[in-house]
Amino acid sequence: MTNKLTFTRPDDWHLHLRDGKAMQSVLPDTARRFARAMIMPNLKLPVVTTEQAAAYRARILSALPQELVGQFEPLMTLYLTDTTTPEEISRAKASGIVQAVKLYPAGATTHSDAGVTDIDRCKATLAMMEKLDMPLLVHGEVVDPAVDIFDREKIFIDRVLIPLLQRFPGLRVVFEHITTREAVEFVQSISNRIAATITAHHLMLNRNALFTGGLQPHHYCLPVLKREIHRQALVAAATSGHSRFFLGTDSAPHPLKDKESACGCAGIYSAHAAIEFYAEIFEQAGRLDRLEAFASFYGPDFYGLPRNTDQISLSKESWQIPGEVEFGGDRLVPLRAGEQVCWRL
Ligand SMILES: NC(=O)N[C@@H](CC(=O)O)C(=O)O
Ligand SMILES: [Zn+2]
Ligand SMILES: [Zn+2]
Repeated sequence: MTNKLTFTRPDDWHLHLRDGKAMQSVLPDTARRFARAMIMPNLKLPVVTTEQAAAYRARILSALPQELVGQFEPLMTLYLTDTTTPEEISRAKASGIVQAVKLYPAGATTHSDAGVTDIDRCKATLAMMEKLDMPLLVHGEVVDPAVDIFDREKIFIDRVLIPLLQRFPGLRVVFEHITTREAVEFVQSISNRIAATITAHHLMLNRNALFTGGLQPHHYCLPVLKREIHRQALVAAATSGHSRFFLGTDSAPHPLKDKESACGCAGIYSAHAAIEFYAEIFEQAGRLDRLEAFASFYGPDFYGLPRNTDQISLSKESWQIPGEVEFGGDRLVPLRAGEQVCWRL
């Protein structure tokens, strides 16, 4: 049995840090574990320009606690809207700090109101991204209210993703937080230009977790948890050694009061034990030997960034996750609150 794991420091390729005091509360959890994170742009006022991305990046860096200064690099993204211009993409590319552009279909998820209403409106901008090799990150769900919520990812592949890839054959795409067998198979079926991130919660939980013992708002996220067959397909993909599946937590903190509400919002906080959760998943699959590549190699390889050179260590030692943590003056309930996790940083 393995009691200690030492491997190349990982990166988180999908992260929500929020802003202000809330960001200050959650940032150390990520920065202690990961060298870099792809920072999602869905702030209340979305990050739509390079200038805003640069300012947000500076706020993140100045929120780092003293002992983590110089240890963590935020990788910035722009929020694609119907009116994002090709010139903005050129500026983003030239800045060197913006790594990707994020597509939120309008209304698909938390803070997506400013998202794209019709992808056809973004043609010129997507063409510029293709030309400059600026990757497109997608929240891959259709918003058509006639489509069952459990099918929104699968339908997105046919209605949006396939036509998009055909129209822009050079555009590189990351299918974010995939949740279905269909998404796994789709990524496997396409060449090197498409990759996918997989969250810890979609690897650990199926949709029963939304209802065990009563309604569980802290297990509600988008895309919503799916059936067990899909969870198994995700575990198989993550632990397969396939280089186009890599780690992205989609850690998405919300105040307790917004989750435990008559209209609870979507998002699961997992940054407090992110790499520990992934270690558990890979261990249970008998594939701890493949954790490092999934967590630390395949992401930078896809983005054309250098792999990290320092290491982290986890030991086989159970610890209890707190029931709640401080969050910008509010409280937040982390994933697996009050229960044990068997690896410790
Ligand atoms: N995943 C979620 O359920 N929520 C995310 C948005 C997103 O990643 O879709 C959030 O920002 O809260
Ligand atoms: Zn999303
Ligand atoms: Zn997200």
